[in-house]
Amino acid sequence: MAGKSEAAARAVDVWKSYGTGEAAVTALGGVSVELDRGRFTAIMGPSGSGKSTLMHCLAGLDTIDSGDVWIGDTKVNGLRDKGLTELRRDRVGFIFQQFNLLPTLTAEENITLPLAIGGRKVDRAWFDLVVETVGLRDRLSHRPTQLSGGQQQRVACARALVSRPQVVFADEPTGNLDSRSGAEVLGFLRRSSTEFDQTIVMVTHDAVAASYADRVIFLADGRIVRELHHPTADAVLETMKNLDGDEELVVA
Ligand SMILES: Nc1ncnc2c1ncn2[C@@H]1O[C@H](COP(=O)(O)OP(=O)(O)OP(=O)(O)O)[C@@H](O)[C@H]1O
Repeated sequence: MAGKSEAAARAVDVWKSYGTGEAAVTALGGVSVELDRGRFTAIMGPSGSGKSTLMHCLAGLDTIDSGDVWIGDTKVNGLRDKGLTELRRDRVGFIFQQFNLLPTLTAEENITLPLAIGGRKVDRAWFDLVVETVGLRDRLSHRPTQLSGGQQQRVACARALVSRPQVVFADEPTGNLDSRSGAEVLGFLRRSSTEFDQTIVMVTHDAVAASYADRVIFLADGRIVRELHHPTADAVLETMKNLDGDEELVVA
């Protein structure tokens, strides 16, 4: 499928440091990567290797020191505040480890919130398909406290997808879930890539979670050092063992 090879997001020789002088830390040391449209990519690597920094820079949540970051044909590092706000609101979706739902809103209101903020209409057919896919049809009027962790994360997945963003960024989406709920969320992310052509980028420490992805990128010391395509959990574990660092892997 031709469209599958186009980049939904791209980093070109991205450098990013925190702090100055002796205390400076190079979080990203010349990272270049293309994230293909419609693909599910996992980012792995030891603690402190730059995974979250890379995701935040790609999503326009953090600035870069040099290089370029693109979402589709928009150069993210060329945007001013207003453009960045619109990009984050309309063109990327986020799924966080802590769900980040608004407690006073129902599941349905949480899901449609990004559209409401952007003044966009809800595409009912798409909303229904997303809700059906995540299995939340009978939970739409519940508030987050009335939902299990797995259900809350499924609300967050639906919220990320409802605006049909160019990229969904997921930061440890299963980090707070038991393995069964985690598998449901991962299965849903997998389906949204395969069936809806949704581009997904997920940071994870979990080799099993990474094995749901089409591709796994491994970072060490702020650089991409390996990658795997169509990975098995065992292959991911084996690769992690041979990277620098002393990360402890979680196998769900
Ligand atoms: N706001 C910040 N201020 C200073 N240093 C930072 C900041 N954010 C990240 N760093 C440093 O940048 C490096 C990369 O951090 P990053 O959070 O991207 O790694 P990570 O691979 O996501 O780690 P983890 O798996 O532990 O979440 C680390 O050395 C970290 O200490």
